[in-house]
Amino acid sequence: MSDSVSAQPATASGPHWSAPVARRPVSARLSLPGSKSVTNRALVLAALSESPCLVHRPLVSRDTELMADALRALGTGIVPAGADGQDLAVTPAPLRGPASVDVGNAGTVMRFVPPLAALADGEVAFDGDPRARERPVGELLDALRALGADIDDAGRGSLPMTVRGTGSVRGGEVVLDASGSSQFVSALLLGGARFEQGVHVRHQGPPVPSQPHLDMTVEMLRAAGVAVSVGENSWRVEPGPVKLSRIDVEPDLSNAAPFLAAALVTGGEVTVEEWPEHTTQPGDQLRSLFTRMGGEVSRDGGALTLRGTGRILGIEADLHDVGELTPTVAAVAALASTPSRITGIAHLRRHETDRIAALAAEINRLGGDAEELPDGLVIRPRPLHGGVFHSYDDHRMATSGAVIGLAVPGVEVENIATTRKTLPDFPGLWAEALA
Ligand SMILES: O=C(O)C1=C[C@@H](OP(=O)(O)O)[C@@H](O)[C@H](O)C1
Ligand SMILES: C=C(OP(=O)(O)O)C(=O)O
Repeated sequence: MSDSVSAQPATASGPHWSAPVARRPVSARLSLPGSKSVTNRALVLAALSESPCLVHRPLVSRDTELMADALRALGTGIVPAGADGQDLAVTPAPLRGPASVDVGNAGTVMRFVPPLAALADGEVAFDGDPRARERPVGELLDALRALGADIDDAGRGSLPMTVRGTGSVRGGEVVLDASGSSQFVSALLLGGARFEQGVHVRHQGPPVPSQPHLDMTVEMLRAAGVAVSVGENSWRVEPGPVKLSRIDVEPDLSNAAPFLAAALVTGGEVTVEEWPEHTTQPGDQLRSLFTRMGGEVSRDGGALTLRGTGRILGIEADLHDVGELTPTVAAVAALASTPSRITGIAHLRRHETDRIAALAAEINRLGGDAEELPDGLVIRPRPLHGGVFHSYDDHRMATSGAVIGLAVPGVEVENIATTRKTLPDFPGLWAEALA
């Protein structure tokens, strides 16, 4: 059931980070960096576009740097732009190998780039962090093979692997089981307009997780002029040009989670600027999740405020669609006065780490009462004490340790630097929010 290898604490690198305790209710107003998921889709679509494209206010973090480097390796021009140099000017060029791509531990790079490699002329080798070799990708590789790509993974169904691009992909209809990751479907759709016959992806198996991320893929493709039709467990992308000149990246609402949680668990008030009116980001569901956990949410123009009421309530929630939010929801649940039951997240066992096993182990290490379910967690109220909170090289585990540390003196988060996966300076932003 649990993924015992990667559920072991990763070796600590450097001293632990002493999570600051909130001496008073947190009161902060913040602007958050751009969304990882939007930025990495934007870069992929810009690389496939028929004309140059400006990506405005992209996230700059490990996952997006890995994506930019991967696309540069395939021949795409990507350089800083804009008055403050914070934008990215993307100049598409014929995709080509030979190249090698380091996916790090970025699911988006590991899944979204192979279809582009299949469209490239030449060989493209993929590898990444040790954990990347354990994350699922085989179903996607089989689908790409069925669509005409030539991929050598030595029969492993995982990294490392080489895509032998021929400059074109036939495309057409393909059936796969995408219950392990929505990113298999997103990957095929993002590249699909450039396949000769487009692509018709059909899912067969247990439900695909992360529906908002699928909606994000479809919406961004349509904004790029690509014809997409969606049925039940079925997505069709017509062949045709990708037409983009500018993409504005929204703030990362999943990264808003620990900051809003800080208001909730300290009875404070946190405002996030530029919360989009309409968005496909799963983080938008924090509004309802944290209201159910005792907070009060309000909007003032573009800003969203979460106010803690002094009550921290447990929650019964199926987080299948918004799995990314689980580590923060679990951290709040560990501080709540009533029990929580979080389900629908079996696929999180193959995320950056086995998040179900890791959350249970770390909450219990601090004296808490967390129990693993095959597809989730039960967390019951029990006073916590200080100790080391292992992050398992998982950005969202590290930020969860920070949330618990607000209310529990003596929490030491191991490898806080792992938050750079999706946030350039989490410790700095956290200190600012607590100042
Ligand atoms: O497409 C995306 O940008 C993402 C999809 C989700 O992946 P899974 O469906 O594998 O959970 C999510 O967890 C991940 O953080 C980002
Ligand atoms: C699961 C996540 O990332 P990835 O894109 O690597 O799958 C995440 O950010 O929570």
